[in-house]
Amino acid sequence: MIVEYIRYRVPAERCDDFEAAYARAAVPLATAPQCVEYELTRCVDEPESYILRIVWTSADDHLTGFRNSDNFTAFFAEIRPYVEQIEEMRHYRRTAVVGPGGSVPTMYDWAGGTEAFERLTEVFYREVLKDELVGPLFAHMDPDHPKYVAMWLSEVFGGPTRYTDGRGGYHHMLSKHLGRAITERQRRRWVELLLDAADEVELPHDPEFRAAFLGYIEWGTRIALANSQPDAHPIQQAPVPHWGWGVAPPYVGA
Ligand code: HEM
Repeated sequence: MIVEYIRYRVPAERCDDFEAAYARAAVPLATAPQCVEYELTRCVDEPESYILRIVWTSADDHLTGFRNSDNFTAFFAEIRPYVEQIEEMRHYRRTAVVGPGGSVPTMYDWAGGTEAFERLTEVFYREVLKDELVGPLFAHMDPDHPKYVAMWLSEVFGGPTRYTDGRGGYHHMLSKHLGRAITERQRRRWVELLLDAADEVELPHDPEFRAAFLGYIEWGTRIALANSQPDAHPIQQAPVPHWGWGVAPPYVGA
């Protein structure tokens, strides 16, 4: 991905028209497959200064794919009158310095931290062991297995990186699923029992938390099933995934 910044200085009497033109130009941008996202911002201190930020899938996609497309023709027709107003138009590469701020709690904190995930996995595996469909898979599990899975889930949802630091990370988790030949019925039962446990230990039940939580569980169990098949060739090394709120962050009131 590459980030393009275009800085404009627009005379005060043309600012309204400029913003209206960009609202129209945004329509072809929004449908361009080369465009990841875009944002036009206006300077508070100098209202004649604007910065347009466009994230492109790559510089080449922008310069060849987009520039030769009908979307560009429609986009440029709207903004052509303002080309003279451009002060800078360049591509910037992202650095490693990127991340969310603290305005939205992690799902880990929202759930209640390590203690909440430990309660969840304790109740969950208690029921798993009694279950005729999935129980046999766990017949020889380590008594600390629930704690390890709580460590994993805590890390996934933005908590401490204890599974990576002290339990072998992704590779170790993967090694435990290899060759288990998990069936779809077993996966489904695993999900059901986990959701029952989430209710029993009273994990937050707001729609935003539960939707994002289930999103990860669906994703993770489907990957576990695929990786457990005898003919699977999963990636051996990867970071522990991080899961966030997605499109619906928590409702924290007005
Ligand atoms: C989101 C989905 C899943 C997550 C996050 C997950 C997580 C884990 C983790 C972290 C371990 C290793 C624990 C350790 O450090 O020792 C593990 C082991 C295991 N998992 Fe999963 N798992 C998932 C889905 C499943 C499913 C769907 C099944 C089967 C229905 C399954 C069966 C097992 C088994 C049998 C082990 C080995 C237990 C033992 O040590 O005997 N997992 N899982």
